[in-house]
Amino acid sequence: MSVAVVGAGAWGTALANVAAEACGGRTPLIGRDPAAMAEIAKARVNARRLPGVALHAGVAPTADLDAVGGEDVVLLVTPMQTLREVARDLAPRLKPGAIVVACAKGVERGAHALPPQVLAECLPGFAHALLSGPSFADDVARGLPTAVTLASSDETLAAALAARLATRSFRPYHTTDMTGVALGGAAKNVLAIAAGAAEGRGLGASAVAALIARGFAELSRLGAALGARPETLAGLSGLGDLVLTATSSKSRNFALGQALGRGEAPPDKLAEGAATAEALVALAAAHGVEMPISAAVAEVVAGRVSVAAAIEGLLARPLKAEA
Ligand SMILES: NC(=O)C1=CN([C@@H]2O[C@H](COP(=O)(O)OP(=O)(O)OC[C@H]3O[C@@H](n4cnc5c(N)ncnc54)[C@H](O)[C@@H]3O)[C@@H](O)[C@H]2O)C=CC1
Ligand SMILES: O=C(CO)COP(=O)(O)O
Repeated sequence: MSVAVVGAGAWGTALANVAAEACGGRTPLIGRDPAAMAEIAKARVNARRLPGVALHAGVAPTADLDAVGGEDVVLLVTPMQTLREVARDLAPRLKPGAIVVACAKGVERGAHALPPQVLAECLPGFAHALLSGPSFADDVARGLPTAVTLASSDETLAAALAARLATRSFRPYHTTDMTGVALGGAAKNVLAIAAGAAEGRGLGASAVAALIARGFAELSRLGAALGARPETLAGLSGLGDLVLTATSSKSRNFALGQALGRGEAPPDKLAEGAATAEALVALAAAHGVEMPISAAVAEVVAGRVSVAAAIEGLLARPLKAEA
């Protein structure tokens, strides 16, 4: 199974290293900017996105999207809001029978679509999978132990992909629950912004724990409405990634929340939860599900409500049974 990676950010670069190690062959790492990709090819390091980590000898940086043409598996690792455009660009270039694995975490603005829906709409006729779970690019690239979830509606394919991409330190579990995996990855980024804001505002570790637990409750309600399995949501790509992202300032989403909580300027880094919050709440509303923490994040990120007012609003909600 040969692998190409589209998207030469932190996660794409880390996954290209994993694929090159796991599969042993040449792994094209495809970015948009020819000058940046030439620089990465020359330096054998992605100094801007994943500094300090040498590229595996099998990784071949390029800006030529046609490089996907000969590969069996293509990992799509660009931000969620670009997934549709990138998938469309890929469609005529993929080889027949290619397997496309979405690695972005989020809900698409406008369509309120999760990654499996975008793949289904843009790449019919190809096999689809998702890769998600608690995994900082930097940890994976440094060979620290990591476990993720690989989802495909075709269980044989999910198991085969998981086995093919595994290394001694990168451990993919497999499932057929694509909706659960996609939802967990999308929602945890939004909830991590809330946790970061509480931390940044000095509300204490108890408040962060409450946000994680109540955030998981609202994620589970939406999961039930969408037909996700509870065990997926309680697994690596749901609770596992929520715990990682909502407790570490290494997370860009948590760091954005911290900055908002402290009243500082947001860091100039991708924080998928900021783009996803409103779309997630709209997706939930379309299924009759209320997500108060995510809705508060959407309001704060859009600048419509202050962090203080959002917290006050959450604390003023009526007391109710825990569910
Ligand atoms: N960094 C991490 O630790 C992890 C990230 N992810 C997910 O992976 C996705 C990508 O994240 P990162 O690589 O960390 O972000 P990043 O900000 O490091 O890199 C994003 C890359 O996408 C490229 N890009 C942007 N728009 C594009 C377009 N239209 N076409 C092609 N390329 C485009 C950018 O040039 C950049 O190289 C996100 O959805 C993120 O949630 C998932 C797990 C871990
Ligand atoms: O998804 C991630 C870890 O699993 C990375 O989180 P951030 O995008 O918040 O840095």
